[in-house]
Amino acid sequence: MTTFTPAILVLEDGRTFRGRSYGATGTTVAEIVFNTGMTGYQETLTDPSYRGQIVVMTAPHIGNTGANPEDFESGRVWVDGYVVRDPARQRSNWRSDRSLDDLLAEQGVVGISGIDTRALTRHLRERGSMRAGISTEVLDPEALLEQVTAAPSMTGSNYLADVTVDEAHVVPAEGDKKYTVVALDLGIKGMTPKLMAQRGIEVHVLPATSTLDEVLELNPDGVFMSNGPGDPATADHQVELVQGVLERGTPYFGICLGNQIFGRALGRGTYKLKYGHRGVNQPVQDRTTGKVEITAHNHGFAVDAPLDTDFETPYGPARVTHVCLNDDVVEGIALLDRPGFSVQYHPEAAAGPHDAGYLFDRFTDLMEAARAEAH
Ligand SMILES: NC(=O)CC[C@H](N)C(=O)O
Repeated sequence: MTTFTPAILVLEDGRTFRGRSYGATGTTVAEIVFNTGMTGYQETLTDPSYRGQIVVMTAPHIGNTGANPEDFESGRVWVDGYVVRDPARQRSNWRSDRSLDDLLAEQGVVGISGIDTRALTRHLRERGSMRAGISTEVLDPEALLEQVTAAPSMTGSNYLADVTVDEAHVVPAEGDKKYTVVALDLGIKGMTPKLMAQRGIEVHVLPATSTLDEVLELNPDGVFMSNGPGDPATADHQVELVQGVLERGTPYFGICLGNQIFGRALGRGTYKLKYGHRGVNQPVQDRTTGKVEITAHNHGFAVDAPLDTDFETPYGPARVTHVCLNDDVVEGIALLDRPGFSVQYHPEAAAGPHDAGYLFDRFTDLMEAARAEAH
């Protein structure tokens, strides 16, 4: 007879769910958020932007294709906890070398299964993201709640030191090298430099604490800042770095945290969304073309900028270029007279639809134009 290890999930507001241990045993406390992707659980788990978060999967059946090293977006699983309804009892895929349960256990990720993820998600949608704990050892909800309320909140958190590379490295261009880009690793996903390399970009991935001098030393055609975990309001060093880049007129492209940092560099604030956007089917309109694209998201914060008018910045006028059609959240901004733009969502689409791949071409177009102007 199979026996199960009991586990509990306790939310900051006291709501408690009982289930079974999934992955590692132990206790974890972090912000709880939900992801609506029906596919791509491995890419989600290995996205460094999820550092500091317990992720609830709304898709009821998780783990069907097991785990394989090829679908990792970084070197490890980063989520601080994992909540699923009904884990696959059997894995089925020729690339799979482990079950998802084994992968999570190996990586020390505490999870819980057998949870009514629909009720849990509705609760989080109504009350907003909050702190939560999962435990297989503290099974008294009151005792776990004490640990949950003692934990730091997501607002004001900075995890960049945990996720960034220790040493710079280069991802070579595929085919002829056309451009050099410095990509600041704030928790970069593997697909991002790959999509740049496919466009003839040699990508120099640098640690998050790199200085403007270290960036400029490489004489880049463009500077990129990646997605990453934590509260963008704490990324002061990176904001100053972007300001230095913009002053010199070097083309800039940012994704997600890199968008929030760009917004701050332009003088705008950021704020926390009630429950964020996490999934692979969010409708975003590119206002420069009017086209609607279906996109991958993972963000809990957003840039505060006006939708209806251009706004002034120290680098000339700027505009909101992309908007989420579900809730009018700013999903992209661009300078009008200088080469700089960014998006809040994930055009690298790992996992997710490829509708937004054109943004990497917009980046090469900017670098091409800047080069033509210099000659
Ligand atoms: N994926 C990201 O870059 C997320 C940025 C930021 N941590 C947020 O939650 O909004």
